[in-house]
Amino acid sequence: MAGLDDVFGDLFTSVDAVVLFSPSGSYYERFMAVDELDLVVVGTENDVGAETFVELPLEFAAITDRIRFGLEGALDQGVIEDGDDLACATSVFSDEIDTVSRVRADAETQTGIYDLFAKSRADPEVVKAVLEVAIELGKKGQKGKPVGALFVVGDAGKVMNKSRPLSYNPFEKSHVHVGDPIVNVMLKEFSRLDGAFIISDAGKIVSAYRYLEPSAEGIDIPKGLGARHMSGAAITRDTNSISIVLSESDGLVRAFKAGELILEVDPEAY
Ligand SMILES: Nc1ncnc2c1ncn2[C@@H]1O[C@H](COP(=O)(O)OP(=O)(O)OP(=O)(O)O)[C@@H](O)[C@H]1O
Ligand SMILES: [Mn+2]
Repeated sequence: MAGLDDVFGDLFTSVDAVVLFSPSGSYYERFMAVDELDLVVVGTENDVGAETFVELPLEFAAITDRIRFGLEGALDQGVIEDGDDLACATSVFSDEIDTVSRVRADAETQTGIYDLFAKSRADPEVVKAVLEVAIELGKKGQKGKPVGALFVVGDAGKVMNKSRPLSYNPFEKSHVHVGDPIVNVMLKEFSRLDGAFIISDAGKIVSAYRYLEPSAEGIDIPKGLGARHMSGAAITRDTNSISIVLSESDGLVRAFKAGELILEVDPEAY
């Protein structure tokens, strides 16, 4: 009877590199013995001390997001090349690696998920912190009731010029940064309020209660989404900001950059 190698073999034969997603130390060790192998590790921490590592901002629940981020990051770092065939080893159903997918690196079909964090005006840590706050808000809501929120991150000066106050700005005299622990409590309170949060490149909350006034000409957003998403997408085309929008109506968190929807995550999956 043909061995499984003969059946599954073509999945792995002549791959240009192996990409391990959050491997355990023992799993990683196995690959040390394989000679002539290009190995890339992708994860939130490089706890195996891999030479070639792409840092994930968070362990994306959607495996496609994880693989896209890892390959776009590896292409950007030049550790793989456009057209490379890769064996991507991930954990889908358990904590251990249990799935291998053969994926071709294609520079043409960049989703922009890596660039959203690594190549936006705002620091990657700031983008990550805002995404985490939006996910947290999505999970917890406001005393259990679903809430919506709109965060505009980066290029704050220009964003402020393309928006107006809906009310006094509670952050006027404060120096609160989006990663500060106090933010988690405050934002829950503030998320009841209208308007957008404006966050600087370095993560300072410049303003709340802002009404964005970008031109929405030609902006395409998923059907069923309204003004919060339209303005959140449009502002990222009129300025060098990115936006992270938590929808009150469907509970999803979406990220926009250059007017395009780049990432969509379900807070329930985190
Ligand atoms: N231009 C804007 N600038 C800032 N905030 C806005 C803007 N337009 C709408 N919002 C905010 O979004 C809230 C929800 O508006 P709307 O329901 O039209 O948006 P949506 O895209 O459907 O969002 P959701 O999915 O959360 O319902 C408004 O109450 C307001 O706080
Ligand atoms: Mn709505």
